[in-house]
Amino acid sequence: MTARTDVPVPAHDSPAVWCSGLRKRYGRRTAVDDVSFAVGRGRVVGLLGPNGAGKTTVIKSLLGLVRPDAGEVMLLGRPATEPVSRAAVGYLPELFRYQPWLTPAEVLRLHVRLAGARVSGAEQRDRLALVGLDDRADDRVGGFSKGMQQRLGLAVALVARPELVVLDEPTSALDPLGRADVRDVLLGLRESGVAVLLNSHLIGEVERVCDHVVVLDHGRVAASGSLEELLGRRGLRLRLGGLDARALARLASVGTLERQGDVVTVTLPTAGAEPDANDRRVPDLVADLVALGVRVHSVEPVRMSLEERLLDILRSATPAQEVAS
Ligand SMILES: Nc1ncnc2c1ncn2[C@@H]1O[C@H](COP(=O)(O)OP(=O)(O)OP(=O)(O)O)[C@@H](O)[C@H]1O
Repeated sequence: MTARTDVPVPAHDSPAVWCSGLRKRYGRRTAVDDVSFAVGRGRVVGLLGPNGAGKTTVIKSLLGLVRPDAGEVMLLGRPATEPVSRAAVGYLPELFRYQPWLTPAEVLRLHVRLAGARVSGAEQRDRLALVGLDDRADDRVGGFSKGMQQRLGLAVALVARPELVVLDEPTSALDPLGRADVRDVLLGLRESGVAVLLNSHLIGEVERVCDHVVVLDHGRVAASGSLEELLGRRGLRLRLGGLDARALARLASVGTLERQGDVVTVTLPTAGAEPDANDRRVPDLVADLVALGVRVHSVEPVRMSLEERLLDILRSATPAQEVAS
């Protein structure tokens, strides 16, 4: 998490999103409870969590579409309460509908005007091409499929050259090719320094593009951190020859063992928050095995998937835990 300081930070150096202590209740139901996180410039951050966890409410609170009961939000270095803070934010809502009588070209033109931005017609066409709609630029939106509407929504979010893009379920209606296109778009944004906050149930997609993940559960941050921090290196799979009791004991000294013939899987005791470079466990283990006369045919890391980790986090009964810095 990014700590707030009293030293003024130039707007372009400050995180794209910074929120602290966000809370929102609807009647007696607490939708968001003490949520804090940051999205750095040029970072892609995934917001994950089960249905009703509060993801959309957090996004709407960040963008001023929902008034939080408590908490502070800074967007691109300015308090989110100042409308100007949203001028450089592109947003794709979870549910949206464009005027069915407009064409995509007209929708983009309208949003460029609403954003008060100067974006040439050629650049607007480029945005349509980026989302694969250039050949439908002059058709009526009313005749578009769900996936085509979603592509248009993405083009709208990107058209005014945002510094921060907030995408709420951007690929729910897309085919696999469309999802791959969006992935490329997100990676391109990251490369050009644009920050992205992505809410998606497609965990594989989040795992491929996100640098950092925030997991919400019952309105609270259940875990957050980089993929390395959250997934770590869970274990090792080794193919070994000449195993004896001493070698097995050495293997067991680093974690719990599972053996199938000459393949041994070692589950390491922690999720491996430490970076690989500082972790001497594997080279030391291999050197010791060799010294014990074991023939080491292969050593490969076994990392849990984000999906497995998410299920672990959500099933564990422990209250909110923080993994992120
Ligand atoms: N306008 C509203 N009025 C009353 N309750 C609401 C409203 N919006 C959201 N909620 C409640 O707040 C909680 C969080 O909803 P939210 O839409 O933020 O969840 P989510 O994580 O985005 O869910 P999903 O993955 O299903 O989209 C839910 O219990 C929901 O019923």
